[in-house]
Amino acid sequence: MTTIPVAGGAFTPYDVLVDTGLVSDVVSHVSPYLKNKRVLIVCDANVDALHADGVVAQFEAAGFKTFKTVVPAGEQTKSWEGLETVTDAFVDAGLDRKDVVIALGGGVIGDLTGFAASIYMRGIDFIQIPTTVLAQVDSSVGGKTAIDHPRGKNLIGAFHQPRKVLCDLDVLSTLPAREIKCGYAEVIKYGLLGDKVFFEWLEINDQKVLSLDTDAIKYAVARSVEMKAEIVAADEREGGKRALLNLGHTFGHALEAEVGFGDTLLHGEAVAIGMAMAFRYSARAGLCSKADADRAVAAIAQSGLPTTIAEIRNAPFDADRLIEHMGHDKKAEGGKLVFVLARAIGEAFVAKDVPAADIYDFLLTEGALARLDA
Ligand SMILES: NC(=O)c1ccc[n+]([C@@H]2O[C@H](COP(=O)([O-])OP(=O)(O)OC[C@H]3O[C@@H](n4cnc5c(N)ncnc54)[C@H](O)[C@@H]3O)[C@@H](O)[C@H]2O)c1
Ligand SMILES: O=C(O)C(=O)C[C@@H](O)[C@H](O)[C@H](O)COP(=O)(O)O
Ligand SMILES: [Zn+2]
Repeated sequence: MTTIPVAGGAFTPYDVLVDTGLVSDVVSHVSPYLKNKRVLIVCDANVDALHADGVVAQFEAAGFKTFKTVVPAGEQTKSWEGLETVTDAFVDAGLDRKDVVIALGGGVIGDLTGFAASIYMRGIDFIQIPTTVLAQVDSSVGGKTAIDHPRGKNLIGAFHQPRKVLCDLDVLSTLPAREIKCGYAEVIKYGLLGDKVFFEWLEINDQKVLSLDTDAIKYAVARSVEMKAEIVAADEREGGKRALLNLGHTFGHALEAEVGFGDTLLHGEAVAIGMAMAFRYSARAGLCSKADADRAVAAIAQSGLPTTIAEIRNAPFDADRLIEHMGHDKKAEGGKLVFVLARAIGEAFVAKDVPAADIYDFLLTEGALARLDA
């Protein structure tokens, strides 16, 4: 088993376990945190059908009073309505401040359950059991929890760290290929933002990772979590270097908001396009070589992920509207857009001085349209 501590920050340290067989032995991994002998599990309908019964049965067999709350699958559940469903379930179950809830699912469930836990009785503990590649490599670690607002991604949320994270590689076997690719987008992000050696390993081993080869997926998850843990420990609240984890997200979140948060464009796909755009913009601005930008884009495309807005159903997009969405990005300061750009593969940096007019021109070169509604 690989154990990655998330420690050193101004929060209670916790471990991320990466291995097979964690979910089939869930009680022994989490029972030290469940002092009330009671547990509430939140999952979505897909995970309920595939993995929840086994988890519930183990807790019941161990004498835990077990509650399960099932919400609809998909990004639209990261909403006020989804939050109401989950917090209502906490109230109905009579949870108190010593209770601990479990998020069993992808990033939608982790973000939603974590946010509900952060506000219920002003904060109760939660444990992450991420069931997608994306959630294992990224969303289950680091304590960003949120729901979306129609005008911007993750606009309503809180920092609330989990008490433990179980990344069980077995549960990934039921994931659709499209979702594995989405997770891969956040994996390659780590190489692109800060580890060229990892990026080069991914260039060679991407098909192994995507086919969930045991050694390859284990290494990819562990290396990703290790990088995220180090960044989060140094900068939990995104005062500085944590923003690097947002590579591709200023563009990506704007595209997600514009298509209305749903199946048309999944988060990982938006990030893939956003990272390609960040590298193309960096090359255009003379910040990084065209060779590095081309190589980054090629590596993303090689995994089957989109790299251009033209690949999104419902394209084209209105450049002004995309810039308006970017104005709601949490990195924006004093009305100025902030981007994560690159000097090279593995050398991302936060750029606070990017003129909106340049971004507008760049968006036109990317296929966005000038004032569709004029
Ligand atoms: N908090 C963070 O730091 C952070 C980081 C990255 C992404 N996110 C957020 O995470 C969300 C995306 O997460 P996601 O890609 O996991 O999406 P998701 O939670 O919607 O899961 C993707 C799909 O896979 C299904 N699924 C989950 N586990 C499965 C399994 N084992 N087998 C079969 N199907 C399964 C789900 O039902 C869903 O249909 C976005 O809202 C994004 O903003 C948050
Ligand atoms: O953990 C972080 O920090 C990240 O930025 C990880 C991102 O992959 C993730 O999508 C995150 O939710 C984006 O955060 P936001 O603050 O831009 O909403
Ligand atoms: Zn992301």
